[in-house]
Amino acid sequence: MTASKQSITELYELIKDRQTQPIPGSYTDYLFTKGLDKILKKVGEESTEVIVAAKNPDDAAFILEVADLTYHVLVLMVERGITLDQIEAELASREGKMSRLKERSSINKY
Ligand SMILES: N=c1c2ncn([C@@H]3O[C@H](COP(=O)(O)OP(=O)(O)OP(=O)(O)O)[C@@H](O)[C@H]3O)c2ncn1[C@@H]1O[C@H](COP(=O)(O)O)[C@@H](O)[C@H]1O
Repeated sequence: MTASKQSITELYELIKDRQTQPIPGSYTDYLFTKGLDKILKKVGEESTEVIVAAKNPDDAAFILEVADLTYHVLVLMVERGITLDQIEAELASREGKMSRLKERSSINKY
């Protein structure tokens, strides 16, 4: 049996739906109702939990914390009106830049 998965894009879209069509009692709705400062506080807490879990050999606990942080960062992106496309475009723009930088630094070494 293969484990079911939720893609980052699916989760982002679901979070966006919660913002436009709030479901009372939903945790995501609770975060949007509380606003940016609450979301930032959660991102801070979850980041710390990832750091702590990364120092522990328990992979399951680390995965859980990374998933929590991912969810809260996606909520933050939706709150700020930033799309996954914009992040992907930023990452893509680095691809060329990074390999050019690497090439340059290896040229400078010799
Ligand atoms: N992926 C998540 C997800 N990850 C973490 N969390 C919630 O994040 C909270 C983090 O736990 P904490 O103990 O740190 O926080 P807390 O004490 O519950 O709350 P605070 O008072 O600290 O805000 C928990 O309540 C989790 O349920 C999530 N809540 C929702 N989702 C997904 O978001 C989508 C929309 O779900 P709803 O929010 O239920 O509409 C669905 O796909 C859900 O699976």
